Amino acid sequence: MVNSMQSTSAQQSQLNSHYLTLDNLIVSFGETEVVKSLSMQLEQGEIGCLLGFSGCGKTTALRAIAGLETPQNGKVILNGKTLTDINQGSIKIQVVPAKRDMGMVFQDYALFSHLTVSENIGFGLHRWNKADKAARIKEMLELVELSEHANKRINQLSGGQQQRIALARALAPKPDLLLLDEPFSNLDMMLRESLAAKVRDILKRTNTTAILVTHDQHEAFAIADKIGVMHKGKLAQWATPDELYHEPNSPFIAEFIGEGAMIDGIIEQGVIKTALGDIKRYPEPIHSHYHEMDYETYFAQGEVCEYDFPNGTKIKVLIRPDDIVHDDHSPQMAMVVERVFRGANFLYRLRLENGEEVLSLISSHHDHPVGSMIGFRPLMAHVVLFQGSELDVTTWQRI
Ligand SMILES: Nc1ncnc2c1ncn2[C@@H]1O[C@H](COP(=O)(O)OP(=O)(O)OP(=O)(O)O)[C@@H](O)[C@H]1O
Repeated sequence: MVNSMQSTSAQQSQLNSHYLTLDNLIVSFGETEVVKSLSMQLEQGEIGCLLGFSGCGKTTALRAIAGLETPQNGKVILNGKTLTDINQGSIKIQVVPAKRDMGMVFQDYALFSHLTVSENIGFGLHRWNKADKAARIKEMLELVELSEHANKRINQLSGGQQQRIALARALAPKPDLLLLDEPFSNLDMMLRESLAAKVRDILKRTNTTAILVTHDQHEAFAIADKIGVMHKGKLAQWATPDELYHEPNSPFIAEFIGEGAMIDGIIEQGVIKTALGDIKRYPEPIHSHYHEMDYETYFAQGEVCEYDFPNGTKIKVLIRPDDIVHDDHSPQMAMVVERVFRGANFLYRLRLENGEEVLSLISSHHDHPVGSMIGFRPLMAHVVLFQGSELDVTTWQRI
């Protein structure tokens, strides 16, 4: 009895040790479970993102965090306060949305068109005294760089400016958590990327903890410290952008995030034999010294450890475009099959000797026509393997 009480309080203090914890959140509409056992944590000042195809349950998850949906199960703990505690339909705690100290920015901004910019920003500050309210509005206008528009009506502003006003209004009451639901989807592509970077900068400067929902991975990568890829209601992986790209935990994530190609390999004597040559496994680099060294120096050290697969295991290896480096002096050659202009770079599709194809990102100073042979070297800092025979059934093997 004592033991089980001890373990319960240990579990509770574990949940409380993060700034935001979602624990086993389940949201259903009728018989359909739309959010399935969602668990994740964020620390204060971190920006999280739920990323996924339309209909995967991201907005529903966000609404459950805001208290706008009542989950069937799970906990939401923010800044030491339990906001939701529901055990299989039995509600212990469900704090109403207005008492959650959260700000929200929606897709359509939901600004009040009959109010001025300043009045919109001050809308949530009704309990503040007049002087503090005016000072906070001024501060927010400066933060989003729209001070000169303070007295304008909302419809006199561009879409991007309206988006920043919506952000200023949500940040003004100093929320414990900011929720952003597809905040850039009404803007054109160019504006989206620059605004995403600006919003990240504003959130970081104000040490705001935030969760963004989007279907756009460029947006997710531009803003978030941690990204949760949702697939059919489940969190498929919760990781930093770098980990998602270089260490996807399933073929689904590998395909969903970024670009790449899978090539065949077979384990022999602890290394993977592929059409790119032998791929060796290097020890995890110690962060600081790894950054001081370029890839080549690091790989030239030659410390190799073996893959934990028996000889003969068939493997698929994920090759990213930045793993294949163009080098005119390399003896390894491939044929250019296709190339796409990306401004600073070309994305080349290269055919290897055995017919397999890989992608390579090459500076657009190098102009190699389709059909020509070019030299390259594989330089992989992270090798992602999926056991070949089981690839189609979403099993994978991490090194
Ligand atoms: N109030 C509701 N009643 C019944 N079903 C709902 C309700 N809200 C959402 N759903 C369903 O739940 C599923 C997930 O919806 P949700 O809006 O969370 O997905 P999403 O990933 O945010 O997609 P989108 O990007 O298109 O908004 C969808 O199949 C949707 O039709």
